Amino acid sequence: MIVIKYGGNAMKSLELRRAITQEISTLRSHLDVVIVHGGGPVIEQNLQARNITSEFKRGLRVTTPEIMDVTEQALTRLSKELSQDLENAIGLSGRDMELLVGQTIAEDLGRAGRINTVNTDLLRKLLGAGITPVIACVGIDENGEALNVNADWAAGAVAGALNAPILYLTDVDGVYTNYPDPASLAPQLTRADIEKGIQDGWIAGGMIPKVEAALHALDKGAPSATISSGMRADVLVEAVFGQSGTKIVP
Ligand SMILES: Nc1ncnc2c1ncn2[C@@H]1O[C@H](COP(=O)(O)OP(=O)(O)O)[C@@H](O)[C@H]1O
Ligand SMILES: CC(=O)N[C@@H](CCC(=O)OP(=O)(O)O)C(=O)O
Repeated sequence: MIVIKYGGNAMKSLELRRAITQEISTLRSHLDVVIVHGGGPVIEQNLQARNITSEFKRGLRVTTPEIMDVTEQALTRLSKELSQDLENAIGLSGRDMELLVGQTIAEDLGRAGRINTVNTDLLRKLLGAGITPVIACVGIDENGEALNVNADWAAGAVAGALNAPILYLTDVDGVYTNYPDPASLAPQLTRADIEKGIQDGWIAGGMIPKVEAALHALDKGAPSATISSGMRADVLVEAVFGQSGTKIVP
């Protein structure tokens, strides 16, 4: 089994999205796949269409109730579109059978949340029936209210709960020790390497929350986490089998 985090940057064009979903379909003949997706650019478009501006704090979108509504609509629609592209798949969110239950993070972040429990029984039943779960990164809290969960963290929580490896698809080939020199792509990094990278500054920007989410997935039970390119459909299968990207191990 593998959990694939599919993010907004790797679905900017419909052509790329279709190429990636095609590769994921091929992969399913080899192993079970669970997809957890974000969609930052799609959320942004939907907010702009309603003249709503939003800001990020500590890498997370400050999520007012109005922004939560728009985000949930945009992401649940996207999960249905992705499942439509994939076939034999079903688009879900945290609302379905308490799939992703968590809590808000801090008062100043509004409905931005994190996940505490994952309904793994539901995921295993679907996989057992040959259906690929496609999960939007929308959780619920104990009162059943929606939470906007960073997709890297949501995917990490799902992989941890399933004890499955996770593949993060992003807009770079992996983690570079001398970004952006392609020759410095690290095939493998340990937790200690990552901590050093953040401290020394060669892991920066959007890569920090991603590697932190990867380490969190390992803490929660994922055996490994790989960060690889979602901009080239041809490397997806290679990354799953450890032949491209950066593999993060405990
Ligand atoms: N050491 C590094 N190796 C690779 N990318 C890095 C590194 N440090 C910072 N980055 C940045 O992290 C970005 C990936 O994070 P982000 O843009 O948040 O991804 P996504 O939107 O796919 O979740 C890269 O595009 C790059 O600009
Ligand atoms: C709380 C928070 O920041 N949630 C994210 C959820 C989407 C996401 O993470 O999408 P990508 O993977 O495409 O970045 C947001 O609102 O943008």
